[in-house]
Amino acid sequence: MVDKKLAGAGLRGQSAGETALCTVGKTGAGLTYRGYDMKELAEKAQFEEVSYLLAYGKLPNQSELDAYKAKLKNLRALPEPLKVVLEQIPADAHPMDVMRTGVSMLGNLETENDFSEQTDHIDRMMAAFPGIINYWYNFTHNDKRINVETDADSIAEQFLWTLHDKKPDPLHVKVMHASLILYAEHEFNASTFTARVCASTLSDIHSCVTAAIGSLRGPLHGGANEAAMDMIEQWKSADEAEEAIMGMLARKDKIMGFGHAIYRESDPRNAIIKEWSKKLSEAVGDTHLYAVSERVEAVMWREKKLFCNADFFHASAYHFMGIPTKLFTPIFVCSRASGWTAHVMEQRANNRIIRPSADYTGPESAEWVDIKDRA
Ligand SMILES: CC(=O)SCCNC(=O)CCNC(=O)[C@H](O)C(C)(C)COP(=O)(O)OP(=O)(O)OC[C@H]1O[C@@H](n2cnc3c(N)ncnc32)[C@H](O)[C@@H]1OP(=O)(O)O
Ligand SMILES: O=C([O-])CC(=O)C(=O)O
Repeated sequence: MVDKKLAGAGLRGQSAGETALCTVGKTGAGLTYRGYDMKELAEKAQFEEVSYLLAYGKLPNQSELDAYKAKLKNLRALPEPLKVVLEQIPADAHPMDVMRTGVSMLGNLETENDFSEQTDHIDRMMAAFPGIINYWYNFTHNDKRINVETDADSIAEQFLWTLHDKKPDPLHVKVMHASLILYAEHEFNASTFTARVCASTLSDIHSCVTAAIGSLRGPLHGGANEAAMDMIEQWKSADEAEEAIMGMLARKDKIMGFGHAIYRESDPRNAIIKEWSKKLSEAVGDTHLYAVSERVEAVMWREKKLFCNADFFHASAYHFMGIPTKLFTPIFVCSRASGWTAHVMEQRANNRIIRPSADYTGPESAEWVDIKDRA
């Protein structure tokens, strides 16, 4: 096996373009969306204020917010052919594949024919995503064709309502708003960069989002929240968790939900979702999962100076809200689609096809050998 080169690999540390949407780990600023501190947004805003900010460039005033939410509410219905497709997808499919197919099918039915239509298609996707995943989930897991045209006031409430097919607990809705805000935007992360590369070929908005979903699915990116849950739910106490983590570190296993490509000492989103996880743990009378998570956090810092990223405490928080583990990463899609699509618009507004160069490492030249003479 070739020794893995870390320095410079993965385009780390290289600027790949400009953005006015987000700063990640900027000295003195931290994580900001269009200049607004993510912490303040997560504490004070509804997710729709943030998705509006990303899409339309400013925080909405009250009447703009009301109109935006009313528009999204009217865009929740799923076209019949999309429901037919969702019903064909097997119950054991990965929900991220369902999301990918869902948005791709939507693009066939409601094609973006001109970039002047982009914000309408973006609003439509933001409105439809919770219904897409939860229509499929309820059809295949609970034998139910749910009504996705609910009275939910927000995307946060719509996700929980369509999942459980009833009006959700207001505390859970509040946590979902914060969670969707935390996940909304993160500069040139892998899935956003994928969306921008696709956009740079002047492709359509559904293709950009479909491509981004494929990138987010991987366990090194969005898929880490599910992987973290699969890991922590095995342990019944903090001591058991510590022993297991020590073993995993000795075997050089990767611990999901830890580390980051840009942050070096902490991920500012962690403290916020951790606090919500604690509150939810108390609300549901959790006996060990929060304690297990806290111990894993402490051991990882003590042993490796690795910190929780946004995904780690999302695992327990979502679990406490009764969300099945396999739906964790699709929630990330419901949120990050706001960031992806804002980047697509930004790319389109000042486009040049993204096409970097590569350092060639293959043979200098190779001589043709007839097929009958090849080893
Ligand atoms: C919302 C998000 O997408 S946040 C990221 C979610 N992903 C995860 O939680 C997956 C686990 N974490 C990781 O795999 C990595 O930390 C990444 C992918 C997030 C960042 O990767 P890099 O930029 O290469 O990280 P970095 O340079 O800090 O680390 C290099 C080395 O540190 C060690 N390391 C980093 N993270 C971890 C971890 N979670 N567990 C164990 N070792 C780790 C490894 O030795 C790694 O080298 P390797 O990839 O060859 O095994
Ligand atoms: O920025 C990254 O590389 C990954 C991440 O945290 C995100 O996309 O939210």
